[in-house]
Amino acid sequence: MNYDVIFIGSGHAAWHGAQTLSRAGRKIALVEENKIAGTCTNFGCNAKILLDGPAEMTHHLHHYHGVGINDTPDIIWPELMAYKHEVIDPLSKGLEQMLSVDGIDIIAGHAKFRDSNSITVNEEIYTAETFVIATGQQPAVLPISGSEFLHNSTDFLDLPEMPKSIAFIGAGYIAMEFASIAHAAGSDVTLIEYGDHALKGFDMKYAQEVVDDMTQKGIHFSFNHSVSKVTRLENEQYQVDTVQGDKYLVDYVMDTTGRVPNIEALGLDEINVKYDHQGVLVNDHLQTSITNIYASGDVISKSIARLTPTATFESNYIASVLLGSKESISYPVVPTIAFTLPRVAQVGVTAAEANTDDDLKVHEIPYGKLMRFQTLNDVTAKIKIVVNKDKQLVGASLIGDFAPEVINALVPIINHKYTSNDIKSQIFAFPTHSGIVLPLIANYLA
Ligand SMILES: Cc1cc2nc3c(=O)[nH]c(=O)nc-3n(C[C@H](O)[C@H](O)[C@H](O)COP(=O)(O)OP(=O)(O)OC[C@H]3O[C@@H](n4cnc5c(N)ncnc54)[C@H](O)[C@@H]3O)c2cc1C
Ligand SMILES: NC(=O)c1ccc[n+]([C@@H]2O[C@H](COP(=O)([O-])OP(=O)(O)OC[C@H]3O[C@@H](n4cnc5c(N)ncnc54)[C@H](O)[C@@H]3O)[C@@H](O)[C@H]2O)c1
Repeated sequence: MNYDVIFIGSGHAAWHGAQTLSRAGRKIALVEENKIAGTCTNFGCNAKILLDGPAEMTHHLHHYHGVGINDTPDIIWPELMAYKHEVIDPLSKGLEQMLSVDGIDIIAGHAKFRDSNSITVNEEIYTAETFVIATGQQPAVLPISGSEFLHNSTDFLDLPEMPKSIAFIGAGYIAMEFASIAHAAGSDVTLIEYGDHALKGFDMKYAQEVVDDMTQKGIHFSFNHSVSKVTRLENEQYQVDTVQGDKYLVDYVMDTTGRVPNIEALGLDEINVKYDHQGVLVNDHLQTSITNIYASGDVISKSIARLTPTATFESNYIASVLLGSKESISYPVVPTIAFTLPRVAQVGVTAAEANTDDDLKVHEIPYGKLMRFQTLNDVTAKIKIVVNKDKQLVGASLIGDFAPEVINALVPIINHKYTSNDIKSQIFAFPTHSGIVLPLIANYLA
């Protein structure tokens, strides 16, 4: 065998576990057909949050319009994009160097299974005792006339100029986050969603408040509409038609209708690795139908959120199994955030789920309004908590500019079943959002 373990892919689902295994003396390789470090680093979270920075700042400034600040500065997109390249572009090389210091081999190219112990990459054969499929997802493409004119998240994160007008098809994570950025950077933005609300999976009332806030800023929404075709006009604009008969004229069209697993052209059928349309099927040890082949990260068919921290968790879990652990995978609660303006966040049981269970109670704390002097005038800031019959925190939904920081403070309270006294016996920094919220939550716990 060439290797003990070969990871196919080099994103978070691969490199964390690869590093642990290599440091434990195993002979490891990663195969990557695109940029080392995968989606989050190169074409996802990192680039997105960098480009969001000035948009977030202008959103904060809005809270002070008429109370000390009158104007909002313009975002100079080409300058911001140059800064993005300066910060994000070297990250891939940096990880490559870190992995090579750890003794991990990087094989550039597309991997395809030959049999359960070997793959081909650029016609070379590599063998290993164990494989980890960590190939992630790619943007879905709407099968409509004019699909060749549609752009995806990777294109947006590389835009040299901000288009004057953009239509986003969908109103999920990517559409809502990118629409917030594009609008702040001066684009006239429309979202066309075939469902009746945005941000599925988040608290519906809070998602609606984000839509209301975005609408008030001048972003247009069209719910219950599905796009039927996109046509390029002579003036180089695009016409977006919906089945319902509406027409939109824009300079740029984004397909933000979801992502699909990278399972094609991997040779899975030939070696009998089972999968469905959501990804590779695994057992509670993340083993596929072929026992020496594991799967990790976004490519798994799973109900748990497809996020960077879950990919990292799965990668670390597989490393622990390959180093001898017999434990099944057991996920802690997974917090998730939509980096819209304002932000929304969710962890554990939702208020909607709680409303159908007599043993669960929902309490809402509008802390932004109550503590306006401490919350940087963010009056949207609110939290709904879900408490079980033993008065333990089991879930929370948040809206507000600092929701991403507050939600992380709730994770150990849920996972470790903190009591009221566990919280009240601690001293938190003041004035801060989490410093306000945690003692208020303690009032509802046992
Ligand atoms: C625009 C955007 C914003 C996001 N924002 C967030 C966020 O804020 N927070 C968050 O937690 N998550 C976010 N995500 C999700 C996050 O990026 C993913 O959950 C995470 O990257 C999954 O990691 P992974 O290693 O499973 O897959 P990936 O990072 O996609 O890595 C898979 C790698 O496998 C390679 N590959 C595929 N097939 C082959 C093959 N046959 N041979 C060789 N190589 C192959 C691919 O080129 C890719 O580099 C975002 C995603 C997008 C698209
Ligand atoms: N902040 C984060 O953590 C973050 C950010 C971006 C992406 N992600 C990850 O990437 C994944 C993909 O994000 P996404 O926004 O592409 O998908 P999504 O599933 O969140 O949203 C897709 C939206 O498009 C709509 N849609 C689908 N087909 C349509 C059609 N034909 N016409 C109109 N609307 C249509 C859906 O109803 C849905 O609202 C997420 O599920 C998440 O795992 C995470």
